[in-house]
Amino acid sequence: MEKMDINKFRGIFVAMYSAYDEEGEVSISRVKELARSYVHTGVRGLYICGSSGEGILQTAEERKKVVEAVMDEVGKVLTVIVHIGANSTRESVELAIHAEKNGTDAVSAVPAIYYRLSEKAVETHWQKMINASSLPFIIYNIPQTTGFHLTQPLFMKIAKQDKVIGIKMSGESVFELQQFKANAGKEFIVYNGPDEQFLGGRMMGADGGIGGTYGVMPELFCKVDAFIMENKFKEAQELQFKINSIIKRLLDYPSLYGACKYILSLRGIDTGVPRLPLLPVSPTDYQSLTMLNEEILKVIQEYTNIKEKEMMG
Ligand SMILES: CC(=O)N[C@H](C=O)[C@@H](O)[C@H](O)[C@H](O)CO
Ligand SMILES: CC(=O)C(=O)O
Repeated sequence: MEKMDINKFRGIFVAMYSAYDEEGEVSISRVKELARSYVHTGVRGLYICGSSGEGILQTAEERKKVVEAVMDEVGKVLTVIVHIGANSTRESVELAIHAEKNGTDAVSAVPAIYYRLSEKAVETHWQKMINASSLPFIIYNIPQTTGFHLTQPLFMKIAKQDKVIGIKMSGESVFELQQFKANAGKEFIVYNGPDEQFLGGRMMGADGGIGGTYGVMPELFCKVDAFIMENKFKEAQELQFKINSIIKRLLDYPSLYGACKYILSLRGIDTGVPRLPLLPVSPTDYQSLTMLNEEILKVIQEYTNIKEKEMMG
């Protein structure tokens, strides 16, 4: 297989949240509504069933339902990357096959969780998923939650395959991020993971970003990205700092996703609360989140206006 055209994988990808009904069951209509809400925000695509999507808190059947709903709703207009990481290789393989059947653009996975795994075990785990379908594969490296430190040698061994087109680097070292880029070459996509340092990651070689806070402010990350491409680094920095003061506050709540999902509900997009053990926000948080939402919308408004003004002249 030749290296494929990877342009549809560049840019900004919303790590989409879960969407449940009032009973906590995956809601097809809410998944669809949430996916659709990102279509006109400027993002390139969605990363579904990942950390933000609570994939590992859901059964394989539920994850498949999410994939089917997203593909049905936005599969033709957005690039859809499906996280298939699970505890067992067998389940991940099953999800890879399902993702391919449903026409998704790529699959991606963290190393298996819970067990302390050797490099050889993680390599085997990923390789089985890579072999399971003809879809492109994106490594998901997030050492702070999985406890697995991906070394450059193992990375290179996996990344040299044509099917492996990228890595989502959620570790915080931009030096390591840059090493992934340097070791894999130009035609390999490196995604910045930590939203707080999106600009830093991009400056050190990331081609795009996948993030858990993009879901409440996708326009802002698209705008930082646009500033970078126009060499407007001062503007990019100013906006990243505004984003960071928002993220800092989001991280103060019982769970990041609970806070983000509540903010979406204030905008008329109901996705329920996160699944336990991820905590929902409590009623005492509603007021401050209402204010935070208004501030986010104000910043989005401010930067969308800039865009309009630029277009007019
Ligand atoms: C550790 C973690 O979950 N990282 C996410 C993705 O890689 C980020 O998108 C964070 O959710 C975000 O940067 C907020 O800290
Ligand atoms: C947070 C993130 O990027 C994910 O959902 O995997």
